[in-house]
Amino acid sequence: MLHESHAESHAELAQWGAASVRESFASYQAEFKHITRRARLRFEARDWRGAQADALERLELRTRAVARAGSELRGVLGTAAADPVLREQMKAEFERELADRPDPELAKTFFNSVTRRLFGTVGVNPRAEFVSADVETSPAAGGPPVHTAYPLQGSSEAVIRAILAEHAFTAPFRDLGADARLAAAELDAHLRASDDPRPAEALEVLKPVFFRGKGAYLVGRVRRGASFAPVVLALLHEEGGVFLDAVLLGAHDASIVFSFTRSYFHVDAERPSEVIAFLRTILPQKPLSELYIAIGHNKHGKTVLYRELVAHLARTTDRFELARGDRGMVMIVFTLPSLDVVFKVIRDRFAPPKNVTRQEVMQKYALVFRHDRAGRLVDAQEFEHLVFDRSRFAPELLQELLAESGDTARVEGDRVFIRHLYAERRVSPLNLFIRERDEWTARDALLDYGQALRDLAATNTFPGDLLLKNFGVTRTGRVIFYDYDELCLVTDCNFRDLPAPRDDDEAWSGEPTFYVGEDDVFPEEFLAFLGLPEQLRGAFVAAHGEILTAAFWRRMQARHRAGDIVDIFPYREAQRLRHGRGRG
Ligand SMILES: Nc1ncnc2c1ncn2[C@@H]1O[C@H](COP(=O)(O)OP(=O)(O)OP(=O)(O)O)[C@@H](O)[C@H]1O
Repeated sequence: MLHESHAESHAELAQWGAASVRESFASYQAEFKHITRRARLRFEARDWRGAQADALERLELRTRAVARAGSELRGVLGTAAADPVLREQMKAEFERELADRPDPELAKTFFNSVTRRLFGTVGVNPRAEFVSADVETSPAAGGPPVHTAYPLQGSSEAVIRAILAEHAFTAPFRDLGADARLAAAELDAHLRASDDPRPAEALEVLKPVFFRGKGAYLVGRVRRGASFAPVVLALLHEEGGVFLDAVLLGAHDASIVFSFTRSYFHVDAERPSEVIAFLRTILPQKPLSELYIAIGHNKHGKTVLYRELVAHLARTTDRFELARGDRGMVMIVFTLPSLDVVFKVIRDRFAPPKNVTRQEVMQKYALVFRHDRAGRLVDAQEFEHLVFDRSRFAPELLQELLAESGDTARVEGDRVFIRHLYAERRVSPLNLFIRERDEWTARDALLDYGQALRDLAATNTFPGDLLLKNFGVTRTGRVIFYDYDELCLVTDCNFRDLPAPRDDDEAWSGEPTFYVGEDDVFPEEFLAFLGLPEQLRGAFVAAHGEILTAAFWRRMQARHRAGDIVDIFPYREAQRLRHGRGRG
């Protein structure tokens, strides 16, 4: 009897607990949407500072919401939180009431975040939290479609004009007719050049607009039978009105728009899973995790990444091993050869000259998370309490993990527990890339490395350590940065000219005879220190010589201090419809 009433009270507690998390999630989602919706107003008002503040506010929302939800749930459950049966009941209760939500997959991830923290879950407990089998892969049906189809019968110009008009803003278009004409010319040329003999039947465009920084993007596809190709219309708003800046066609260009090195879009979507399903048709090579992350559901994206990893491990047999390239002094970096993700575990101790602490390293990763990544900084997902099979680790990697990161990694029986790691996309380390590729490919990469430094400077980021080993080359051939422990704001550095040698100086001994402060940076020394291959040095200096002067960096500081917001767009100058005519 006693036993039964215990079960009953548990059932009731489970209901209350589930209801508490459900309400917390609903209010989190409402806030998320509220901020997301403001992106349109910011674009219309050209309020870029406001847009930046919104992006930050939205990024910070989650941690607070999960903490609040956790303390409320703790209040509801009290000491019963320790009971595993209650946890299982609560999961079932939570799931039961999800049917009427347009975003059940996000709700389940939220539930996991809150309960994992509260229960201190290590590894995964499928009875008390949602796992991949609980998550539907196709969006819930019902409601009007998330995109509009425009048949490509008459002229493409009329179609593009209709698309732009239908997505109009409260701010006027500067010259909608000219935009449509220029865009149609690009589209028609692209369609004519296609190998596909079937006629293009329609342009299908997502109803929600994708906002990021100073840009607004209409995301669509050309439909030919059952096959799709991406079409992205990039809009800007400058003085004089809104205009179409570029039409991005094909998988390569669209992929750069959705890159894992960009900040997250603000997309007002009722059912995120429908937007994701659409994106998958035009970016089939992008993992589902990255797509969720790209539209700002980064915690759900991270959960999906974990599931992708588990599924991948289940169908492969290769082992985790040290990543190619120079060893990090701060991180142990490992990868699975068959999966293009790297995992970074912080070492227990850093050899000199590194004088940062573990906490400072983590703060740098947190800074990158909040900062504009400008298409040049890899997005990293932070994981806690992972468990893997010991047999999947190469012995030398496991040995190094235990010897050098024993505070984070431990072995129990046939399992490896990792308390904390960052996961990020694997790219080709630039030092290896330049050494291994032909001279022209290497030269292009080196020039893009210079451009990466400029893009980072324009967005107030100084990488700290400019060595090529800290940069990588993506699938689309772009150079990006991944080593954050010395990264800082341009405005926090002191860029100095090298003092002219004094007459009484002894012959240069390698040590400066003038005072060097902790934040001092001498750009004139970069070249000597970078060790660029001899045959490429001239090309680099010709294209990017100004980066090697303190004056360049001080100019950047002045712009940032004046409040200039620079947006690095995900396409080249030559791709702009009116390129060569300057912006605005
Ligand atoms: N995203 C990535 N893709 C491929 N390889 C990577 C990636 N991130 C890191 N690596 C490899 O791991 C090495 C160490 O990584 P990272 O530079 O992040 O560590 P670190 O300990 O901070 O390095 P440092 O000692 O320069 O501060 C890199 O030089 C590179 O070879």
